[in-house]
Amino acid sequence: MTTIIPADPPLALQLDHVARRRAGRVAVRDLSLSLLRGQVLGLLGVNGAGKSTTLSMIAGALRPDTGAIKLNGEDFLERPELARTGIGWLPERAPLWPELNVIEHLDAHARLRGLRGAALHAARNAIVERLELQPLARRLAGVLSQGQRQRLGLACALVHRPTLLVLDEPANALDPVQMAALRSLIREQAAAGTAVILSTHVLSEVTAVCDRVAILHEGALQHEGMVEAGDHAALERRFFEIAMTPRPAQAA
Ligand SMILES: Nc1ncnc2c1ncn2[C@@H]1O[C@H](COP(=O)(O)OP(=O)(O)OP(=O)(O)O)[C@@H](O)[C@H]1O
Repeated sequence: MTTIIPADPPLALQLDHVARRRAGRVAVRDLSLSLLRGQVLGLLGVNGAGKSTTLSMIAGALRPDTGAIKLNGEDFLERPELARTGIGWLPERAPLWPELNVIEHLDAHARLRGLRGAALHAARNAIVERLELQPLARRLAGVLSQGQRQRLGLACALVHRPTLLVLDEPANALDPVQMAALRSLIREQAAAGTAVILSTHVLSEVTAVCDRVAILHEGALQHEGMVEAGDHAALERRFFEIAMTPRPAQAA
């Protein structure tokens, strides 16, 4: 009898020795990381640790100086359209056009990611319903509250059903009710096979929604591992150990 061993979920994201300088200084150095479909990875680090730079590179918005990034096994630095169709990105401040309304934003994002006609309308209506944006549908982005802008940014990142969702401090500006809704949305995306990477300053956010955690410090990966349920104290200890340890100056 042949025993069928279930395969691991496929690799969604792979970073190999990625580095990037900004304004003449090293922002991210020699970073290697991988993420499976359906996993949620939390990226921690103090201000300036390199989280946003890393996420911008993963989202295809910033090119690494060296190293490779693969999405679903394909090098997207050579094929930028893969990032456009396969990745959803919510930057730290959702980039919105103040003079476009909520529906116009979603339609523009869906078109940019290759959706057209009935498929576009179905995808847009589904995300409007999921994120309860109906009451805001015709509201201009310029008059939305911070939390509403964040929710629209999230909808724009999800409208095309990406295989990788990249969220830069997504809990900023959300009230506790919206934060709980965001957690369940992230878990729901992961259960459907989407890989999610999110940066945060809130350690409890990591223990609440992430399977894995990576801690960056001064641009370098200092810790990477699974998140143990209820192990908030251990993560906090590890975070402070890293954050409070001065690193020897490295070649800039
Ligand atoms: N647009 C930019 N131009 C020049 N340098 C930048 C730019 N953005 C970031 N940097 C520098 O790159 C380094 C990493 O910054 P990054 O924003 O990636 O860190 P971060 O961990 O996301 O910080 P925060 O938690 O404050 O958002 C810092 O030294 C920062 O000053």
